Order: sequence, then C-alpha cells, then structure tokens
Amino acid sequence: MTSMLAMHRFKLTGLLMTANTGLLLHLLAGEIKPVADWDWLDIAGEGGSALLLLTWLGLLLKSRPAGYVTNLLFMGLACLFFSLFMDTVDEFVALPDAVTWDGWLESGPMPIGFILMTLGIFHWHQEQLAINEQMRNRERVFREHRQFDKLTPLGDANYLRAQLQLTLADAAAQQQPVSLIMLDMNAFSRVNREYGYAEGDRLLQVLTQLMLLNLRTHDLLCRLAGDRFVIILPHTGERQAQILAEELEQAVRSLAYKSRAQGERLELSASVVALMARDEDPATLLERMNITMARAKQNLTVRYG
Ligand SMILES: Nc1nc2c(ncn2[C@@H]2O[C@H](COP(=O)(O)OP(=O)(O)OP(=O)(O)O)[C@@H](O)[C@H]2O)c(=O)[nH]1
Repeated sequence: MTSMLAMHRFKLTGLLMTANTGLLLHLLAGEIKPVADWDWLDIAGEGGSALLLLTWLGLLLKSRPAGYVTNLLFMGLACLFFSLFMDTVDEFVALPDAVTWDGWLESGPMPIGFILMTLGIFHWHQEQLAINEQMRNRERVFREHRQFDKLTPLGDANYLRAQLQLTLADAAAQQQPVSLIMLDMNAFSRVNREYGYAEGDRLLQVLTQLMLLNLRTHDLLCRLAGDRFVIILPHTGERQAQILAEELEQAVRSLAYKSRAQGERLELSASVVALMARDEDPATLLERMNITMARAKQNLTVRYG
C-alpha cells in the first residue's frame, strides 16, 4: 500500500489539491446550507458515486503497472470523481446566484473524464491483445517442452509425429521428397544388464551426440522410444537417405565407447533403415518404417543367431 502511494504520489497529490481547491472556492464564495435544506438523496447518490470512483482509482493503481494506459485511466477517473465531488459539495454549500463557475466545475470535467476513460480502455484493450499473443507463445513453448525427452534431450514420439505431419505437408506443397531414417541399437538391453542402467543412459546420450554430428542442419533427430531413434530428412530422396543411414551405422560401429566403471570398450552396432515417404500419413509411414526395421532385425538374428 505504501509503495503504491509512493509510486503514484504526484498524481494523488494533484487530485487531492484540485479537490481541495474546489471545496475551498465553494466555501469562500458561499455559505454552508442549514441541515434542513440538505437533500439526503442527492448527497447519498452523488457522494456515494464519488466514493465509489475513489475506490476504482485505488483498485486501478493497485492492479496496474505505472505507465501511459494507467495514466489515461487515472486522469479519466479523476475527472469523473472531481465532477461528482463538486456536485456533492454543492449540496452542502449555497452559492450566490451571481456565481456561474460552479456549473463548469460540476459539468466540465465529466465529458473530459469519459473521453480519457474511453482512450484508456482502448489502449488497455490493445495492450491486452499483445499480452494474449505473448501468453499464447509461452504456452506453445511450454507445450513443446513437454514433448522433449529429458535424457537426450530430443523430441519424443509425439513431437516426431507432429513434425512429420508438418514436413509431409510442406513436402507435398513444394513437391519435394522427404525420407526417414530409423536407427535401433542392437542388443542394447545387454548394456543395461551388464553395465547398469546409468551406463545405458550415458550411452544413449553419447549416441545422440554422435548422430547429431553426422546429420545436416535441417535434419531432425527424435527419440521414438528406448534405443530407437528416427530422423526426418526433408528434401531428401531415398538414395541420399540410404547413404546417410550407412554413414550412421558405420559411425556407431566405429564408436570407441568406454564404460565408465572399468573403461573397457563396448562393441556397439545399430540396425539402420531408410525409407522415402510416399503419399501417406505420418502413422502409416512410421508403421512401414517399424515393419522394415523388424525385417532388418530378423535378418540380423538369422545371420548371427
Ligand atoms: N538405460 C536406459 N535403457 C532404456 C531406456 N529406455 C529403454 N531402455 C532399455 O532399452 C532396452 C530395449 O530393449 P530391446 O528393444 O529388446 O532392444 P535390444 O536389447 O537392443 O534388442 P534388439 O533391438 O532386438 O537388438 C530395454 O532393456 C529397455 O529397458 C532408457 O531411457 N535408459
């Protein structure tokens, strides 16, 4: 409360002084009416409204940051308050007939107050639109953050599907090819079993870095689940995707990853398959990818037992 008063001290002092000046002018020029002449209904109506306007002023200053819009609203409310205050004072003080300025004090600030209030509310509306836009952006970022895997931290399966949908739509519009690569580590569960889950986690992080180093800037790597990753390759035909897939497979095989505990090298390999998107939705494309991967894994088992 004290900080609010301090922040708006000039405005509040100005209002207090203006209201006092109006009161003083009335007292100097006129005489206090006998109580019998007081119109209680007018006093309650005009005085009550003036008090309510003071409450609005307090709430406004308490809830809004200082600035242009607040100043407009304050000035508007202050004018309305002054008009009603003068109206209320008029109920207690009788002025000679020759005095005409009291009418100006009562009615003059009223339209100015309404104009200032209208301007203030208009700018408040503009300000609110800008805030809404910012909130929407923040919410979008927050929602997207929830779609990121904490360990790697790549986009997760939901993020992948959303991005795939966008990329496929873009590709269709531009008549450009899109390809996908799926990489699944072989015998990853053995790493967890023999070296512990924490070592498995560390390996997944290293593999992520390794893949990112091997990709182009516009490729998007996501973690589908566990040790399975998918890369979206915009503007890429199947042949180029195959080359990238082979490079990734080679990179994993050549990785001289050492366990944290004993520092021994782990023999690593990955199954990597590449496909070019046809005229299909993300779910169908991912399904086709999973089937291709399952076949590649099956061949691996048949070959090495
Ligand atoms: N450390 C770690 N392990 C995970 C995580 N998510 C899944 N896994 C493990 O990854 C393994 C995946 O098992 P599988 O799908 O059978 O994979 P795999 O052992 O590589 O078998 P193949 O793919 O058939 O060669 C399981 O042991 C999961 O517990 C994770 O975030 N961290």
